[in-house]
Amino acid sequence: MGEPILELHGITCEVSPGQCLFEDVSFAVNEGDIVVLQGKSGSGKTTLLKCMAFLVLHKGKILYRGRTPQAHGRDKSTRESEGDGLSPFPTISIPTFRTRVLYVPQRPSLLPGTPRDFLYSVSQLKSHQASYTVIDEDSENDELSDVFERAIEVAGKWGVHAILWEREWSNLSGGEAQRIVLATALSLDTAEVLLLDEPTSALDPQSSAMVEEFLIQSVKSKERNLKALIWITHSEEQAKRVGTRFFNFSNGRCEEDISLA
Ligand SMILES: Nc1ncnc2c1ncn2[C@@H]1O[C@H](COP(=O)(O)OP(=O)(O)OP(=O)(O)O)[C@@H](O)[C@H]1O
Repeated sequence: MGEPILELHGITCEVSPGQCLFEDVSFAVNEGDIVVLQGKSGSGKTTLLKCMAFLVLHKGKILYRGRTPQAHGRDKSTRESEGDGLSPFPTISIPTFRTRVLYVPQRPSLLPGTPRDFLYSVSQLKSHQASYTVIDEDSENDELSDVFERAIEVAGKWGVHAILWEREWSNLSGGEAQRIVLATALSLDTAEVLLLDEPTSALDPQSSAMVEEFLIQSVKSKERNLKALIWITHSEEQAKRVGTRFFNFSNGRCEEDISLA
C-alpha cells in the first residue's frame, strides 16, 4: 500500500471553551477507501468532516500526502532552508487543500442565483484554477464548459434535467439540489477525497442507489482524481453497501469497527 492520502492525528474539537465534542480521533485514509462514519445525531460527525476540511478550529494534526497543508503552502526555498525534504506534489495553500479534500454539504444553504452561476463562480476561484493547466483565456473557457457539460451529464444520469441548472437554488427540491451539489463536486474533479455529509439523505431509494453506484465507481476509476470518500450515513444498509471501513462516534470517541470490514 502506498502513502496515505490523508492522516488524522489526535484531532480534538471543543464546540465551546472547555466543552469537548470529541477527542483524539486518529486514522489514515488510503487510496480506494470508502470510510463510513456513523453515530447518534449530535455526536460530532459533521464537525469532524469540517475539521478535516479546516472549516472548524481543532487541535491535533492533519496531513495531506504526508504534510500539513500549511507546509505544502510554504514556498520551496523556505522549505529547503529549513532542511525540509521536498514532496513530489506541488505546493498548495489551505484554500487549494480544500479543493483536494472537499467538504460536500448535505444541501446548499441560502446560495444565491442558480447552480450554473455557482459552478461558474467556483470554477473561477484561484484555488480551483490551480488544478487546471490554464494556458490562455480560450483554454480556460474550454475547461469551464467541459466542467459544466460533465456536471450536466453526471446529474442527468441521476435523473436531473439540464434545465434545472438554470433555476434558482431556492426553487429546487431538496433531492434536486443535493444531486446538483454532488455532480458539481465530481465534475470539478479537483478532489482526491470527498467528505460527504449524508449525500443521499433527500433522495428516494432508486436515485440513492444510482448515486451510490456512481460514487463507488468514481473511486475505482483511474481516469479521475478522486481516490477516497468519507461518507456520513444514518442508514445501516447504505453503510454496508458502500463502505470499505467503518467508524462509530460514541461518547466523544471515534473508533474503527474492524469486525465489519
Ligand atoms: N459552532 C457550534 N457551536 C456550538 N455547538 C456546535 C457548533 N457546531 C456544532 N455544534 C454542536 O455540536 C454537536 C455535534 O454537531 P454535528 O453537526 O457535528 O453532529 P452530527 O453527528 O453530524 O449530527 P447529525 O447526525 O444530527 O447530523 C451538536 O450538539 C451541535 O449542536
